[in-house]
Parts: sequence; C-alpha cells; structure tokens
Amino acid sequence: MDYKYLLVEDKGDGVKLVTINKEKSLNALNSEVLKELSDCFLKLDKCQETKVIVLTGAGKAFVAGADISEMSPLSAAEGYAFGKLGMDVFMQVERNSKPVIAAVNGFALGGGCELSLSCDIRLASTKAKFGQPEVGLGITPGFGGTQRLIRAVGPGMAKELIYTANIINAEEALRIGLVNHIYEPEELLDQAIKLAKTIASKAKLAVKYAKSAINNGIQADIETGMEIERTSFGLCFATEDQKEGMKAFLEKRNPEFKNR
Ligand SMILES: C/C=C/C(=O)SCCNC(=O)CCNC(=O)[C@H](O)C(C)(C)COP(=O)(O)OP(=O)(O)OC[C@H]1O[C@@H](n2cnc3c(N)ncnc32)[C@H](O)[C@@H]1OP(=O)(O)O
Repeated sequence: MDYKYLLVEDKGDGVKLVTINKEKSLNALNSEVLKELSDCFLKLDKCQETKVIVLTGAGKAFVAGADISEMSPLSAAEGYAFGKLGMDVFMQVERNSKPVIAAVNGFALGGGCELSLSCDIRLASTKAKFGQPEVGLGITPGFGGTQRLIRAVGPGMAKELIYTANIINAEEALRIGLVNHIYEPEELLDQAIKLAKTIASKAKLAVKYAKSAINNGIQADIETGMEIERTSFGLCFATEDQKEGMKAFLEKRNPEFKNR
C-alpha cells in the first residue's frame, strides 16, 4: 500500500503498523490524509492476513487535530461536509473488523484525540498530550468528540475537557481512563506491537465477534446488548477455531487456530 501521508508496515504475526507521516504539520488531518486513512482502513479490513492494526504518528505528534488552514475559510455547509468526512473515516476505524490500537506518541488534540477515541485501545507515551481545544478556535469538536469522549470518560469529565479546551498529560489521561497504559517513548511502539501480537494469537473470528458485540452493545439497552452477545456467542460455535480451541484445552495442548 503506497500513500503520500501514510506508512504501512507489516510487523509479522498478522500485525500491521500504520503511521501518519506528515510531520511538518504535526500530522494535521486534511482531506487528503483523511481519504488515505479511509482507503487504508478499508483495505486492511478486507486483508485476510491482517489481524490487528496499530496506529501511530510520526515525530512529536500523534495527530495535532484537523487541518486548521483547510477549515479556516469553510462555509457552514462546507464545515458540515468536512465534519462528515472525518466522522465517516473514524467510523471505518471504529467499525473495522480488526482491533485497532492507538499508540499515542505525542499531541492528540481535537481530531487527533477523536481519532484515538475511535480506536479500540489507547496506549500513551509519557510525552502524550490529549485535549479537545476546538472551543478556543470557535468551533465544537466535529469528528465525534462530543459523542465518543463521553462514552470513554463519562459526561462530567468530557464536558470539562471540551468546555475548557484544557490539554492533559498522559498521567491525567490514565487517571480518567482515557488510556490503558503509559510507556517511555522508546518503548511505546514495541509495547503496542506486543499487545497486538497477543490479540493476534487468539481466534480471529472470536475477537471480531467480541469487538462487534461490545461496539454494538454499548449503544443499546442491556436486554438488546445481551441478545447481541448471545448471537455472537452462538456464531462462534459455527467456527473451526471453537472446535480447535476447546479440543486443544481438553487435550492439554496449545490451539492451532486457522482463523475459520
Ligand atoms: C473536527 C476537528 C477539529 C480540530 O481538530 S480543530 C484543531 C485542534 N487542534 C489544535 O487546536 C492544535 C493546534 N496546534 C497547536 O496548538 C500547536 O501546534 C501544538 C501545541 C500542537 C504544538 O506547538 P509547537 O510545538 O509550538 O508546534 P507548532 O510550531 O505550532 O506546529 C508545527 C507546524 O504544524 C502546524 N500545525 C500544528 N497543528 C496544526 C493543525 N491542527 N492544523 C494545521 N497546522 C497545524 C503549525 O501551524 C506549524 O506549521 P508552520 O511550521 O508552517 O508554522
């Protein structure tokens, strides 16, 4: 996969590393980068060999937000369309059939924080900074921040972050549950890939069904959520990997999953 602003590397064992590589503008998301991300995540979704995706940024930023120079002259209708473009791409990340781990190496502001929120798991370097600075620019979050941040950290904390535009460090992000773990900058990618490989070693379809059950269930009432889980659970029994996983346990050996 060849892109102008993305690097896609095969890290082995079914793990792909996607790096947003537009260092000069701190990986700010313009329409071109968003379209490349869309194409990349669509292809990785369909790629049989890919089991887990790690997403990071080149240089000192994960993503410093949507591109302010592109947004500055927009009309209301154009602003709406730009917001929709970002939302659609982030929805592709969130709904990707493969788990996506955000390795947040530095600034994750505005659209950058929102991109990390569309990933399944966030890991941070000690240098990471998170925030939704949009109200300081005269806009609201526009790539899903008002909806995903409340789900990640609760409405009170999300509202404080969004209304104040405060930037928080990795420790605070860990404290409020925005990230799962913090690592030294030089360890972040290795740790993200290690976590990705642990997930990739499990039954691929079971992980896929678990992801969709969690993502769909979180939007639903508990009874609907339980029905979603029952359906996913039942579907697993139609897979070869369920037979192999349980047979291996009973035979006291490691399973050899075929991802079928
Ligand atoms: C729907 C979504 C909406 C949004 O996401 S709104 C945008 C939210 N993000 C922000 O408001 C953050 C904007 N950026 C900053 O505040 C600062 O940057 C930082 C604090 C992240 C870093 O500051 P420092 O280390 O001093 O770097 P630097 O010189 O400001 O940035 C290097 C180059 O990167 C460009 N840049 C940074 N962020 C953006 C952006 N979000 N959109 C467009 N360009 C950006 C700058 O302008 C500059 O460029 P040049 O070297 O040509 O002066």
